[in-house]
Amino acid sequence: MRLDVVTIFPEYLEPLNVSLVGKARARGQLNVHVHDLRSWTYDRHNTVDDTPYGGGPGMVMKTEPWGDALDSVLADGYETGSRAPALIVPTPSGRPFTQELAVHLSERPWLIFTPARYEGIDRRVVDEYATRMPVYEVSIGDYVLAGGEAAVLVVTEAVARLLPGVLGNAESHRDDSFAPGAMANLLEGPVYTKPPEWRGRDIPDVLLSGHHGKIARWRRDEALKRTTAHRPDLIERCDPQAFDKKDREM
Ligand SMILES: COC(=O)COc1cccc(COC(=O)c2cn[nH]c2)c1
Repeated sequence: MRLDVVTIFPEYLEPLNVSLVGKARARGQLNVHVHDLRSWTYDRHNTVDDTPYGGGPGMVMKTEPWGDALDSVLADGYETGSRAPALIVPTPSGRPFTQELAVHLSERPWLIFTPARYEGIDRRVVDEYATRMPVYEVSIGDYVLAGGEAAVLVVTEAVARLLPGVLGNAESHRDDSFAPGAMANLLEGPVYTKPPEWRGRDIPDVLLSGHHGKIARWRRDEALKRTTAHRPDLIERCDPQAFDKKDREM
């Protein structure tokens, strides 16, 4: 997968050089290019924003630098064999970024991120590139950040960990919260590891029983409890029968 990020704060994307994404890049599973939007400005102040038409507070990011930057990124990608780009625009007004969308994006060969600052990017930029590729305007939550770069880190990590061979134990994202299957749409319950006793706190007996069916059912019950408490909105979406089918597979 190729990832391009165009930003006025390239240093904000340094974390893409470490940990899971960093390792995926080192292994060649991910090809990441971070570009400074100001490389496509030609005035003395490297201007990327201007006052909003119609008045109002704040500034809007100008069309020309984005247009020149995206044309350059696309040309470079196509020249080096990348195909089927998609534009990912982090914005509070986007559709919610979910595990389902992360799975969908992880199957695409090329993602181009355009994190905005100020009040956002002139709408004509999205309108222009939407004629050439899918555009995903995504929100990572109902709050407003100073810029989309943190959202790029979130989306990139959620997508990269789904790429084949990136996570050590391929199983481990099978039981992810929201992963398809019996635990779909459920929040993960509690997890435990050694030592068996810590400050007078023991491990739930069922987890030491070695009875996989009972353990799976206990985990499902704990997930249901946690989801009911923290995300009742998800409950009606989970399939109460799914577990029994899975249970029979055990
Ligand atoms: C065309 O798209 C745009 O102009 C984007 O506009 C904005 C405006 C303000 C802030 C941001 C950064 O994203 C978030 O704050 C965000 C994403 N998820 N949750 C909060 C982006």
